[in-house]
Amino acid sequence: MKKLSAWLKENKITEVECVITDFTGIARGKIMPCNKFIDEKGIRLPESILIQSVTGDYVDDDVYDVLIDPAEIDMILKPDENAVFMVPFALEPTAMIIHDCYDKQGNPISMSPRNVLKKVLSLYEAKGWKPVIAPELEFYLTKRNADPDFPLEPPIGRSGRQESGRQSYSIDAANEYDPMFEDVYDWCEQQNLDIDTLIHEEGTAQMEINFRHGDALSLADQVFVFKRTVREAALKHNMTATFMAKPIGDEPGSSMHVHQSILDSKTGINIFSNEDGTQTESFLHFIGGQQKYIAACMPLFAPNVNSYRRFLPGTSAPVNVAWGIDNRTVSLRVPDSTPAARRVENRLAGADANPYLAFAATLLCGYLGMLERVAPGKPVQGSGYEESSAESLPLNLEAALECMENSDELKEILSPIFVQAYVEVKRAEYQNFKRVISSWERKYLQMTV
Ligand SMILES: NC(=O)CC[C@H](N)C(=O)O
Repeated sequence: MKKLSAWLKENKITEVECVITDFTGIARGKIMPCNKFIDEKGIRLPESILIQSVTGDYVDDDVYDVLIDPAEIDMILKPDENAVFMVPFALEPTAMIIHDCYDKQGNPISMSPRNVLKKVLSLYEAKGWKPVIAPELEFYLTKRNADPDFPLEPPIGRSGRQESGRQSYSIDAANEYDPMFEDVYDWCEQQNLDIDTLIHEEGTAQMEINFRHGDALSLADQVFVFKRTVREAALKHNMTATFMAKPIGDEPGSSMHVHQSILDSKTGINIFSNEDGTQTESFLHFIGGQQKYIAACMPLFAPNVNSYRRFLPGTSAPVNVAWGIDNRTVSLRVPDSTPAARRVENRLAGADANPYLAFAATLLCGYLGMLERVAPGKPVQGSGYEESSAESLPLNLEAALECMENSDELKEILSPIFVQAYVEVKRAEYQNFKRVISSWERKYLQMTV
């Protein structure tokens, strides 16, 4: 805390945002004057905010009472001194400090997404392994639109024109939004976010930003901060940025691909490659584990009803657990690389996934594979969409939640209470969704059936 207080004073910070993430990945917490934060003897928040759904609905009362202490006991929040970020878009000098959640006895709260990732990372640490992660995030820029019944539209660019048609990798199309991306780059630099390349993706006004590879916890923090940053930059330029997995029906979805390699903690050598450059057994087992456990983790990669609209053949989004070398039609792609950079790209997660939970899930699958020495079978040649031998995935939220609920491994490692709470919150959201009658139903059924 001493180091942190000195940093806050040095940077003349006047306001502090004390932040945690809930299941959705939303920033929740308290905003306070910097002096109050420095004098604070422990910030508290009710545990129930972790299990709030996107609709703001809570789970049923009887389930709620099992998950949360009926007395609504507070959690104790502790700042992570390695997770302090400037807030460049704030009106006064502001720092956002990511906190961890503990109970009164000092135990990490199992339902906190950041604690879930830390738990998985501690399994790796105990084995002398260190995961290295590189996420890629897709998102759409759209016109501002306050009416949820009105489909999203591409924004007006710098030239005054509205983008139309597919613009994959077009530099000029990306430059249409240059003033906004100038802010994104400046703000990311001020926050020490390690972003790398920007490209225009396939969809109309769909963008992708890649992160440089690094430590999994730090990158989860960075993705969390980045999403907030992009949304703010878009608003400043009179647009909105959305990380929904499928915001526009006839455009491609948005993913969060996760590249993963594992280093020996002592030597820093990639355990996926032998000295002579060939692939190791651990590499194959890592892939095997992903294939075996991905279905149970599906709600952590695809958390919303909308997430499942992305998984369509022919869209570079996966539909099964096939793996392949330099193949974009499978969920587990092994990019062409040097032996030192040998890695597995998990292409399942949507841009809407909570980065802490998606990273925890994919690393857990790989870890279990290496532990159980799961063989992955042969890599796919050609299109993975035609691969009948690759097990398919639960491709709707209900089926995915059932897989998760039935996984003893997830309950054992991530704790039964986390799995139950997550499944119940997502079920509550799904019930809420089912109560809404869509315009499609009105259009095709109202006067016909
Ligand atoms: N370039 C790509 O690989 C596209 C990925 C695709 N947008 C998806 O949702 O998975």
